[in-house]
Amino acid sequence: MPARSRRSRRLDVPAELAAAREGSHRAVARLVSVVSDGGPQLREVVAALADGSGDQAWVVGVTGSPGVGKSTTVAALVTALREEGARVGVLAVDPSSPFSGGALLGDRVRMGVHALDPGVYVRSMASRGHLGGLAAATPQAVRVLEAAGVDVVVVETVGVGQSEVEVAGLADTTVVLLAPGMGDGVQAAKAGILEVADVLCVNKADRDGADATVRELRQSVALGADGRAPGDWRPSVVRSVAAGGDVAELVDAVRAHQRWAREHDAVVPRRLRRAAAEVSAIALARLRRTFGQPGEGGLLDDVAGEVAAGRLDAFTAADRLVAEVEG
Ligand SMILES: Nc1nc2c(ncn2[C@@H]2O[C@H](COP(=O)(O)OP(=O)(O)OP(=O)(O)O)[C@@H](O)[C@H]2O)c(=O)[nH]1
Repeated sequence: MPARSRRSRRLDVPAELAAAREGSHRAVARLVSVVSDGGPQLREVVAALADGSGDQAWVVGVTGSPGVGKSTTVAALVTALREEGARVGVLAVDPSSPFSGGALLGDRVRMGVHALDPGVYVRSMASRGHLGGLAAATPQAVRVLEAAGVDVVVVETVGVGQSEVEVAGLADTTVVLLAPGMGDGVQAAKAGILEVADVLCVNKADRDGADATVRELRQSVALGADGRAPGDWRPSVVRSVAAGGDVAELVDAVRAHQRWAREHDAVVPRRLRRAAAEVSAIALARLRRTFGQPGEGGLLDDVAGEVAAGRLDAFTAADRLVAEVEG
């Protein structure tokens, strides 16, 4: 009963945003919940966040296979960034939700040493109800954190499936974590992570095989397996022992990439790409809703039935769908 009334409570959005700007963790939490879970006030919140101040925080995406040490690394990274005086936000993003616990992941991170630090905001997101999915919900949550004056947002995604790689790849600096013997260079290339990584970090470098993994990754990068053009940033390969708090090479690599991106006018194109992904995710989701998903008995099913029966060609069927939207 209390949970229910809490869910249905309408937010006073301008007041919440003002409180977030004052640094209220609870206001940040409530606004991130709206952009993550969707709901009737999503549009109002997103509109209020478009206040003309533009993107300000540096977004660091961290991804890697389960067990590679993401949570430990993110916690150590936050400690290092706090020592530099930065205000830090952490978004723990779980694309597999609603089936597994995005909240659990966030709670686990939240329990760390940063739980009581007013300069650290940690939220978990599942994008359960957001029309545009994670590609839209993540930049919107970043904007909430920016309103609270955060300088760096670390976006931690679970796993290295396609959607996680996509979300991580929308960051200003994308860090892919590997561990010795778990994700070698060939696997990394196969999973498409060499293409999105700005920094490849071999965590658990206290374990056997770390040197071999680093060597192999450096070879893959040198051989151009990452598909980048000359003049592009070459991913740096570093090591960390997150469990021992040693992420110095990783922090240096993130800062080096940030400097490079600023000096080479690489920031704006990336942010445009992020905004384009956000807008197109929302627009495409809306189109899909108009057509209906396969099996929902909507317009898509109608024309698909005609195509399957050989009475209509697929291009004409697509024309009908588009005409429906435009009309
Ligand atoms: N030896 C060693 N173990 C580490 C290191 N970093 C993390 N671990 C351990 O690896 C395990 C997994 O760490 P997590 O940080 O939970 O990894 P994760 O990638 O967030 O894991 P999932 O939540 O399963 O995706 C834990 O037992 C950590 O203590 C390290 O640098 N060296």
